[in-house]
Amino acid sequence: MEKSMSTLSAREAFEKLEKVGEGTYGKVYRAIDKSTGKIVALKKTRLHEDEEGVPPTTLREVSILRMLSRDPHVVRLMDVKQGQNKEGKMVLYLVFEYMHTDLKKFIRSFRQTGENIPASTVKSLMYQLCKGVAFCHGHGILHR
Ligand SMILES: Nc1ncnc2c1ncn2[C@@H]1O[C@H](COP(=O)(O)OP(=O)(O)OP(=O)(O)O)[C@@H](O)[C@H]1O
Repeated sequence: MEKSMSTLSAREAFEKLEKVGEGTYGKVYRAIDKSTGKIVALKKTRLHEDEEGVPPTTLREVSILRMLSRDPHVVRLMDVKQGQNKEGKMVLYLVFEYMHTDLKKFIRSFRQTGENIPASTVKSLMYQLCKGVAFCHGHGILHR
């Protein structure tokens, strides 16, 4: 990530294509980065209404994500953008590399067809998973 907060707003920089999911912190969208034409995942993070500016917990999370993004087995946080919701309240967009699938969807696709996941694929996925988790643990971060 070149800058922690870029000058363009999320609306200027990205075109949202569709909602792809929702987590604890907010909605996730598939979007196009207008400057590069690349597909990214935009994670909209709600900020508490009573907070002025970005809360320290959010800043800490962004800084942890930036650090973890150095590992190739962790989804990369590319940028952070500021935006406004319909009520004019500030929201943060975390810009991640877009992942076409995840482990849950991948396992489910095999369950639906009744096929077994090949042992070599399980081995490779477990290796990548352990490497990512080991990187987090090596930096004092525990994934809950
Ligand atoms: N980088 C990404 N690329 C593509 N889809 C993503 C990406 N990140 C998240 N998603 C989609 O959005 C959904 C919600 O993701 P998110 O990380 O916000 O929540 P979560 O995985 O439930 O974790 P948490 O509980 O920590 O919020 C995921 O299940 C996935 O479908």
